[in-house]
Amino acid sequence: MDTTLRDGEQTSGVSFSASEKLTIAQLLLTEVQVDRIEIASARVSEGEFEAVKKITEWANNNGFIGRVEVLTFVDGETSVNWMLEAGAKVMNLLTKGSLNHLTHQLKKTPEQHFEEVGAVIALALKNGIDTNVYLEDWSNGMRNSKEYVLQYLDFLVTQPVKRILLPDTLGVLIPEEAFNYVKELVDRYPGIHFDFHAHNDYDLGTANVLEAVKAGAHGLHLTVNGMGERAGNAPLASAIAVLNDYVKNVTTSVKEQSLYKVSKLVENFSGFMIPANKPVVGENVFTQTAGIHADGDKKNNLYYNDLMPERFGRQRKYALGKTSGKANIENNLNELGIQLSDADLKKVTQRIIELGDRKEVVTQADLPYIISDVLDSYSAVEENVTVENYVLTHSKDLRPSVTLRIKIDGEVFEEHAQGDGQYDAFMNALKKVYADKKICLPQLTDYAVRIPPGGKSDALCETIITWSKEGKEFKTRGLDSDQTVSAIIATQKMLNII
Ligand SMILES: CC(=O)SCCNC(=O)CCNC(=O)[C@H](O)C(C)(C)COP(=O)(O)OP(=O)(O)OC[C@H]1O[C@@H](n2cnc3c(N)ncnc32)[C@H](O)[C@@H]1OP(=O)(O)O
Repeated sequence: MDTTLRDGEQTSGVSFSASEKLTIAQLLLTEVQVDRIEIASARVSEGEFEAVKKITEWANNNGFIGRVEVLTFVDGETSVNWMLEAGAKVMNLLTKGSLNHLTHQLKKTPEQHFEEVGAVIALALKNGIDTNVYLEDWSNGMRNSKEYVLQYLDFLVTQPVKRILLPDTLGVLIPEEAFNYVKELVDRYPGIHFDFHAHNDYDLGTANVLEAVKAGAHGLHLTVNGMGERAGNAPLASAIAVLNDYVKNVTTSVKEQSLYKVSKLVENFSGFMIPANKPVVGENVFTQTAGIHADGDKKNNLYYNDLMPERFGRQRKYALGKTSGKANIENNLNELGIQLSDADLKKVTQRIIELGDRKEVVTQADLPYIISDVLDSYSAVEENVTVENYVLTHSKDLRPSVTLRIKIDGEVFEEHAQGDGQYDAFMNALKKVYADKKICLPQLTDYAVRIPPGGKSDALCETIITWSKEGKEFKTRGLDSDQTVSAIIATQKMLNII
């Protein structure tokens, strides 16, 4: 059962509109094919009522109504009436699963509580509503008031209840306990359907879900992207993957291929961003970064595990950066349909490592730029002119200025100049140096700046400058993360060509 629209929406700061809830509900039931969805708590608000109505209307017309659930309260007729008006047919009745909560929150005795719960279940049944029962704080109940929990369950199994829902409300269980507590109840009440509901406070949600299933739980409560109150719930995608891979004789209806799609949809609607390292659905989880891993993928799939990206409609990627080796880069070049000689591949690899060392993110879209920069005909030119140091200033209401130190044929020159922009100031300082040497610099006729497409790269900016001297035109190219620096690199190349 997916509870993204009820417990998931209890993520602090998240609120879905009625239309968003409907879209997510439709995707979950028709494409992801979860068995059931819990879409709201009763009584919460007018907006929530509208959302439930929208979903129940759609579900009614499309045969899903028995799979749409709403959390309700032990409140006499109130929740049941709310359900009836909203057109919902299955209620998940929130009751007390620990003596502590019963005594201190509802301030009732077990006998009073059982009687009130029984009355709500009977009323629901009379109105054509099925009931599942939550035992709130059940995990602490098993630890601290087991006698009460068992007494309550002895009562519930006599009631017209479809499923009993066992929440680890505060996310306190460790896997061994999750297994033992679920097993104890499954053994004691054969034929009764138990759902297990994990929270992630110790980051053990998925581990607890796995143990609960091994212990015989019949259903699970999960949320897309692990959304939920505090540290969230057990994430749908991770739970499904691990169940499919590690629990024999248990099947789920969920389609792995659609998990990424629903994750992205929920991320968009909720504004709750998926961490890049979130298993199965995070941006980076199918990216090999280390060169050794990329190499091993080519050699008998040495780094294979069962979590292949294609299962989830995703693709293996090879990151580019300082830990890239030839294999990472080759994989990216293959995807772009580019072939390089071994020597050129080495030069390109070296350049990517240098960029990575400066903590710059290099993307696949950067590769063609890096290749043309590293391999253009300039690489054969002997460099006799090097821009050694410079200070560029940029300030409000003052002209940009540059102090420049440049080495020409082993001799060092220093100049200062102002300009209309930083690059203009740089060129003015340069012209002063060359004027002293009675050398006329080529004229700049065009200045073009490009960044790799996609907008994901923070590594590169390419400046291509067209120069004209004695009627002849030529271009030089500079590549750097900083635009002015890339123009200075292109200019230094010009100085070595003339
Ligand atoms: C496991 C979970 O995550 S449970 C999540 C349950 N869902 C929600 O809480 C949804 C959001 N909640 C709300 O919108 C509101 O709290 C409402 C509409 C449910 C109730 O609002 P209010 O009437 O203003 O009450 P308030 O929120 O202050 O307090 C909760 C009341 O519910 C009572 N209560 C607690 N559990 C239950 C229960 N299972 N059944 C009935 N009443 C309950 C409390 O004792 C308290 O009653 P009191 O004021 O008489 O002491």
